[in-house]
Amino acid sequence: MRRQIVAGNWKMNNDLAQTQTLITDLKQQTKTSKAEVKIAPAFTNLWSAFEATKETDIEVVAQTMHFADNGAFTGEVSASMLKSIGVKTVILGHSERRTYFNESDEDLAKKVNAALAHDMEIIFCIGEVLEDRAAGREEAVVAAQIKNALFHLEGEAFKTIVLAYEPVWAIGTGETASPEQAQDMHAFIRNTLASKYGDTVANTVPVLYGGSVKPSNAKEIFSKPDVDGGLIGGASLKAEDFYAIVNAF
Ligand SMILES: O=C[C@H](O)COP(=O)(O)O
Repeated sequence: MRRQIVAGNWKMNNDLAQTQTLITDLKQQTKTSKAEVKIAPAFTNLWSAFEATKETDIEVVAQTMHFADNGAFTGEVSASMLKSIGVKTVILGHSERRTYFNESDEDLAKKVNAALAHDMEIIFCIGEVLEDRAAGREEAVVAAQIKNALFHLEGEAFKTIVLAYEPVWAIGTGETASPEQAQDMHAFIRNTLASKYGDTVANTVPVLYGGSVKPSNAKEIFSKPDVDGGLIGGASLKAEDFYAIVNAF
């Protein structure tokens, strides 16, 4: 059985006090599923979040990082800096990073390499915009994102890579891909991996769904055979809602 993962991407929300309050609330929730739980606070709150979750099964992850180890990259944070405070997982390729910060497939391939060089796990995001889906090219777009940023890797690398399919038109919009649309794309993602790395890799890599997942729709989405969990934005900012999703398996 594949790993089940529910990761909360807090994006640019929660200052230090709010981070501490939310973690206190999260610690009061009860987990009834086997899903791994991860939260991604802002950089400024990673250390505090890491300390506050030490005795729990909540893993603190980063929302992005730079591909260089150090140097003249004002405003950036490197894999070694994240590792130095205990962060072992990073989200890469989120559509907001691609759109607002111009992260290209080429940049992402370098970030993937840097994360792997530091033995970090990666939650790698892919997904099409509305125009792509309207034009029927969503599979081509997603396949290209995977190939351009990941297909230079050896199959072994996929032991520490999780994919997150996030149709951009469903992020923060309240609109969700139907469970069938999610399943179809997740199956396509596995086929894409299988074409290069074979069935073992394709069937082992967890593929999460992201895009307006809520307590009310999580169960149906997670019931699909190729959906291994979720990358949750808005609903991860309330402890009860987040754990309702965690427990939707
Ligand atoms: O990283 C999370 C996704 O962008 C989903 O965000 P959302 O749940 O607010 O739609």
